[in-house]
Amino acid sequence: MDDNTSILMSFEFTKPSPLVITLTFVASISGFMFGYDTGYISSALVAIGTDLDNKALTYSQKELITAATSLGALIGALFAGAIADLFGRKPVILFSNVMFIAGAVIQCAAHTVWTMIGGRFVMGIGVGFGSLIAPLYISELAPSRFRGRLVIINVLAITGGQLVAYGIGAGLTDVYNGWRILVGVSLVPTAIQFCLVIFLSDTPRYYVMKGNYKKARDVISKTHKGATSQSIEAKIKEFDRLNDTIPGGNIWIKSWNAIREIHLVPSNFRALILACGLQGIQQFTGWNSLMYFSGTIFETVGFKNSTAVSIIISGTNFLFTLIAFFVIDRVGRRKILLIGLPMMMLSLTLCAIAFHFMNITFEDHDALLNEDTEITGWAIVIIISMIWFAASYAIGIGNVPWQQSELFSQSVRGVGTAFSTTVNWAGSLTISSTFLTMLDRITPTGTFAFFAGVSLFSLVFVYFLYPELSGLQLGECQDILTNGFNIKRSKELSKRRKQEMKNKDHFIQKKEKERSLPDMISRKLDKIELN
Ligand SMILES: O[C@H]1[C@H](O)[C@@H](O)[C@H](O)[C@@H](O)[C@H]1O
Repeated sequence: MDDNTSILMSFEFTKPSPLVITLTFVASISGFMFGYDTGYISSALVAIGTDLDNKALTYSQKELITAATSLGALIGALFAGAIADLFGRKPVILFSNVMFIAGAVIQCAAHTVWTMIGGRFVMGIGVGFGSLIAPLYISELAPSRFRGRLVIINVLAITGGQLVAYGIGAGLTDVYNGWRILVGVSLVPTAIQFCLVIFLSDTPRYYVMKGNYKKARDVISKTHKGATSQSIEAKIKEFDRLNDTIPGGNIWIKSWNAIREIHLVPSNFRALILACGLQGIQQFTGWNSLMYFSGTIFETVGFKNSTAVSIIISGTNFLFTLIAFFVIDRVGRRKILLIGLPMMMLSLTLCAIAFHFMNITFEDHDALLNEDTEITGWAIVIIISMIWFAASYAIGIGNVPWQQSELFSQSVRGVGTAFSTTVNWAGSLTISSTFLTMLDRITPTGTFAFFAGVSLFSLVFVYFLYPELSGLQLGECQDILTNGFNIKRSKELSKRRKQEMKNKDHFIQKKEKERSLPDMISRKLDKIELN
């Protein structure tokens, strides 16, 4: 290890300062909004009744109301990256708040279906901006050793938001205009985030990008408590080295050049394949069909209290994201994916088999019908395999794709994450709007077998292409992709970095013990003297 790497290592070794933790939590409110806004819709659709246009919602209106947010998010995510590079990460968070607030107000006041769809779309733009910016902001601030975990705090906020939305939705089912309250509640976290973000700083990487070194130094010294001035300077130099900014006189030329660069520079293109591939896998393995339609499925297989079962499913998602939080940096991203994906495949296969033995049909291509009147053993198998699916999804593919920022070099990070986040929303939109049709056309067994097949394909993709990036500095992550996917080299480097961290840990603990020993002895001596 050369001197510079060793200085940078010591810099990355610093524990997240209270400021980094605060910034992470504030940014994660975007994750909470993402989860809450995608989560409340399943109960709101039931509770709306005849409140819009004085008529019950038709099946396709329900689909449009659900899909409007994903569509807005897809469009928002597409532009958020370029805007983040031009104007900063902080203004993007503030803009997403404005969209959340506008969208929620329009929905609360809606009396027609199209106003509701409009409100959902505006809110979706906020969700798209928030879903891109929160993980990017956090990963740019985090010391590499804790990057994985700090980014997962945002995913925890997403899954927590979904759980809270299910919970509040269940509580408000019978309340008059309860769905308006359900939407209105989302104004509270948004307003809190807006007020807090105004006072917070942008990321040092962004400041360096804009040539504002003084501000960058200032933020680093606060986010990396205990870092020496030498290591801060080394870090700024490193940011500068990675900061081969995209040429171009205006936003359009710059964005075009960034798009060219991400496709033409091999390491950037590999990063793009990985980031988009993982986001696609996350969506096309079918989790969100459960998020949006679990109530319908559980009702069909015979559970009277389907909302409670849905809460168990999203609770499992939250719980296993929490477990991922503890293991992602230690066990590594690649390993947890290689554990999670085969588990998903097995649970989906079991689900497909169980559906095969149930008498489920489609009535007029519009509603699922179960010819069994009692809850059968197969219904229990379905619920168990869905809980198992939720757990194996949440531990790996539910969160790893959100580590996407680490794959891209600084100059194309905004555009790269915009592409991959857009893939995420395109996948979510496709799955949520085709799931019921799939159940109808290829049967529930065919649908879940299809998702099992996608999981198998995903396993092959991850095994051959996804390197281990835990413990590596952001710059090293991009170096790994320079001349191939370098799985073997990444595993060795990750192992080495973790060992170095461990050694440093032991060294510091030893030093602390040595320092505290004389203190302890003198305290004991004082006591003896006093006695
Ligand atoms: O990481 C999140 C999380 O897994 C959510 O539960 C899911 O609904 C989202 O689509 C995904 O991006």
